[in-house]
Amino acid sequence: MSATIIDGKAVAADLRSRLAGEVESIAGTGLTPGLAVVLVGEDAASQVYVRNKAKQTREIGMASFEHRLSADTPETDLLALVARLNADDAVDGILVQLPLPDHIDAQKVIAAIDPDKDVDGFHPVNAGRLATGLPGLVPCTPLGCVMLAKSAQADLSGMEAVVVGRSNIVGKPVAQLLLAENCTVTIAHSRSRDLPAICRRADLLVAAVGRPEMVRGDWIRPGAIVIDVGINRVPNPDAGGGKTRLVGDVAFAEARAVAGAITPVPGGVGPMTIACLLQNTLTAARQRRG
Ligand SMILES: Nc1nc(=O)c2c([nH]1)NC[C@@H]1CN(c3ccc(C(=O)N[C@@H](CCC(=O)O)C(=O)O)cc3)C=[N+]21
Repeated sequence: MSATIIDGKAVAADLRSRLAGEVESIAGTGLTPGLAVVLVGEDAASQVYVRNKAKQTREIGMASFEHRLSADTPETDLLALVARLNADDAVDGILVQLPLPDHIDAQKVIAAIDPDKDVDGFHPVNAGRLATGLPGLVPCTPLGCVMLAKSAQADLSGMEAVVVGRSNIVGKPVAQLLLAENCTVTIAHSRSRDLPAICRRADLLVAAVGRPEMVRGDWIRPGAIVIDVGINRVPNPDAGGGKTRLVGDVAFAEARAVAGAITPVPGGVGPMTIACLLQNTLTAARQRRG
């Protein structure tokens, strides 16, 4: 038996077209949601994401503002830009691309963003809202993970969910969302005793560790839903010439033979992250402007 492949690209395209419709319907009221993306430095992969975000933002009818700062930008300059974006009425969402250069305190920058414009959902106020069940902005990748899981099985209630990874960006918030979906949630990590055995308990397994192909086929419960958050660039000797390929945190071919449904990399969680960012921008625009 081979797992159903959960098509993140298609689910994301679906969400974007729904968002485009909503953006169009509120355009009549004179409101154009706006997303500001700030990139510090020249990291090649980051540039690609920023370009994709800007393109997709415009495609669904929202305004996109890009701010590219050099890698040696002082922290005070970045904080000043955030303050300007906080005060700018055309800006509904602010995303400061992570990671930031070492001389900048990322927590300080995140804390400086107006929580109601924090479309990444990384501000402590939004983390607190999520943990206590208050309405707020929810991190994009976790939101995408839950949507993809629900595209495989609409009702997650009562499921045994195991999240591997405890980051503030993915592991912790995805666990909160799954708890809100009435899953029984375990957060495991690199120090967990007998990680394979913990994973084998999962009806729903979310892998967000950032280690290429760490989760093996025999870690997976037959029929489980597997959501692979990892995006790891690894050497691809087959292609020769120093080429690379993308792999997830799950050994896909092995896992596919055991799971009931699985997200691929690329084409799984990644595209959903961007679509959810656009959704958050629309949410922020609605909430902020009534
Ligand atoms: N403040 C902040 N928020 C972020 O959400 C954020 C960030 N910083 N820093 C960088 C990471 C990375 N990230 C990705 C989004 C989409 C894909 C994506 O769509 N990936 C494609 C493949 C793209 C490729 O070929 O490289 C896919 O998985 O199919 C990947 C990575 C958002 N991030």
